[in-house]
Amino acid sequence: MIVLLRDKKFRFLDTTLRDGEQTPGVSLSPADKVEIATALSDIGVHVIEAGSAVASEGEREAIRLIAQAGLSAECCTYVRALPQDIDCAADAGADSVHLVVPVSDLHIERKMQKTREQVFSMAMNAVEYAKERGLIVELSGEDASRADMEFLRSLYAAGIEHGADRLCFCDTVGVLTPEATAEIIPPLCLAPLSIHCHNDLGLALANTLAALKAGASCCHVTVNGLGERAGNTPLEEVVMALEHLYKVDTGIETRKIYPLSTLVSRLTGVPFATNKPIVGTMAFTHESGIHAHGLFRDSRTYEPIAPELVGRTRRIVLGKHSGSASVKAALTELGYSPNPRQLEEMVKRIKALGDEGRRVTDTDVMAIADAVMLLECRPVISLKQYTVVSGTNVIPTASVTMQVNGKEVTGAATGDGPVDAALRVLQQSVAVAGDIRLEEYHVDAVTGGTDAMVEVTVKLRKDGQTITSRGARTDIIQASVEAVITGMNRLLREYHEKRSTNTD
Ligand SMILES: CC(=O)SCCNC(=O)CCNC(=O)[C@H](O)C(C)(C)COP(=O)(O)OP(=O)(O)OC[C@H]1O[C@@H](n2cnc3c(N)ncnc32)[C@H](O)[C@@H]1OP(=O)(O)O
Ligand SMILES: CC(=O)C(=O)O
Repeated sequence: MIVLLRDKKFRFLDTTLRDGEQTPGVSLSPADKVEIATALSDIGVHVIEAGSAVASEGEREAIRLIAQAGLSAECCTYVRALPQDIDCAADAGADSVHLVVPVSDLHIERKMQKTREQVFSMAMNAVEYAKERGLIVELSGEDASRADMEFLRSLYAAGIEHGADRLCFCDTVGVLTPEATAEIIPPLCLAPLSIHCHNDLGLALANTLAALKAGASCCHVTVNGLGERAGNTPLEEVVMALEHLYKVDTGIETRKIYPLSTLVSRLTGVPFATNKPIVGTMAFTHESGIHAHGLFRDSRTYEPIAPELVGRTRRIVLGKHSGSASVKAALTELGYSPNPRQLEEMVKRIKALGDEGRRVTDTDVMAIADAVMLLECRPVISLKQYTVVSGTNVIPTASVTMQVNGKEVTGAATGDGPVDAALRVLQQSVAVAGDIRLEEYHVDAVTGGTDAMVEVTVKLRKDGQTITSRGARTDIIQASVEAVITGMNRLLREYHEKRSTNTD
């Protein structure tokens, strides 16, 4: 397979803005769509399926704006085999249409309540009309994997005669297997052929790769695998599989994958599973001591690809599976230099926290380190209380009382939301001790559900020094406050030894 794929050039049609947006509950504004389309074009996808022009005025506006945005990617829209859909696409200024024709008898007879001949004729009329309207035509068989392959081949052949530029094979309900794909695809490559897979049985990536091997030259993908039901083939997975396993130069700027993925997650409101390949929070996070130890020596031991290749960084977290190598690395990052016996004791205490079912945060590690090393930390800041008010018809407001350098400071601030207000009041209140800037703020839901444990990561800067700090709680405001106060104390703290640090 490596030999067969290596020298090929594949095209990517990204349908995040069409099939991805068909994810129940997802609705993107025209401005959101333009932002995502720009990022998709920047990363190097060849075609952007920007929506279904017939669906709504907002869709047409989005397609108009994307078509006029001067992007290098082609702007495509989904159309049915109907003149009104084609008019909407052409009037919105799309370059091309993904012209979809149901081809299985199930879809033709039960859904369309038509005959094969009627659908065939609708398809040919639609191809001709789309060409008359100046559009590039990708003629697509819907539910192709359950169709009569002779009928599908004759429809494709006639479509090309009527002017279709490209073809597409849709595994609409995700029932292909890689073996079936290998047999079905070669006779259908009568023109450049795209493969459009769904992930109902978790085979979208495997089937897409099998189709590319069998002769398809383009794959339909979505960012984070968004799409109807279980979604479509994820862009990030097929790109990295082609690049890393099959040594294909996809032309996609892989370092932009993670920023694109988080942009799409933020604008669609669909989080991805923490263990999702490539972009999930845990994809480059390690806790097990044996893994962390191996990674410190050579990251290839436990990572198939370097996180930087997809725009990410590696994280080592501490817990009951940690060993001394990872605890020592975390302590060094936090500014501690324990001797071997102190380190051993700290590993024991960290494991004990893990055994209690706790997530070990920076605050926990610092408290353990201070206790074991007999250091008395004079935290510059200690929180006495905070209150946050938020709701409808209320400007989110936070107030705080804390000790800063031994003096009580009380403050209040408003913000764009409760977290923003809380972080603003902390920054204002600590100003007497130093100018600390919040450079980055990131939230991960560590578990699912409304009672999810959230982990907040912040990057803070003071006088050219930057540190990263984390807080983990079920309450997002508490996790944010914890992360910021821990980080501020690390930037401002003064330690002095209670007794000798050498307990040997
Ligand atoms: C597998 C896929 O992802 S297919 C794409 C799915 N995308 C969408 O549905 C886009 C959003 N959809 C919409 O906004 C609306 O459904 C519209 C505007 C397209 C159509 O709305 P309505 O005219 O009210 O029709 P409705 O949605 O109830 O039914 C769909 C109609 O399209 C027909 N149709 C479905 N697919 C096709 C096709 N490829 N070519 C021609 N007609 C089709 C159906 O037979 C049905 O028409 P009928 O009632 O005359 O049999
Ligand atoms: C057209 C399409 O999205 C499908 O058949 O899955």
